[in-house]
Amino acid sequence: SDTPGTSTGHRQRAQSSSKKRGVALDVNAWRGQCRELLRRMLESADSEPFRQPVDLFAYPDYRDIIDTPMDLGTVSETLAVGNYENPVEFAKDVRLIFSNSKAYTPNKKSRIYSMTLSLSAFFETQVLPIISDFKSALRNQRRSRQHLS
Ligand SMILES: Cc1ccc(C(=O)N2CCN(C(=O)NCC(F)(F)F)CC2)o1
Repeated sequence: SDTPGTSTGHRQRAQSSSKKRGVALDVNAWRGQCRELLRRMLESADSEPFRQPVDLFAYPDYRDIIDTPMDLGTVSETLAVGNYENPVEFAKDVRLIFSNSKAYTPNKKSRIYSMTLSLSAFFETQVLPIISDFKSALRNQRRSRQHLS
């Protein structure tokens, strides 16, 4: 219970602080976090078939089935040159790698497809907090800018 006589109701929120509920709300933090997530995926053996574009000479029917090829090398490059605006766009391309693999695999027991499953399970656990922290940083930024207008 509050110490009697202390006024807690009107505590001013520091205008410039982007610290809220103990989390630094930095709208740009997602980029470094996604680069680190990619690095961890690339060091996993499960990413080996997905580090560079599909070899169309080894899989001549690949483009009959897959409209938009994607791979982790391409995602890394897109991130590095600043062509993702937010982590949702980044996640969309990474998820395309996994959905392509699922669409192309001749059966769900193929070795390469099983690597997709474990890699995507890891990815989804790691990308979720990156996206939610970004969205709360954006809400906070809009909230603090709103009072300026
Ligand atoms: C048999 C099967 C089922 C599912 C997949 C699949 O997801 N692919 C096709 C092969 N592939 C590469 O050719 N990757 C390029 C390199 F250099 F790693 F080989 C990865 C994507 O393939």
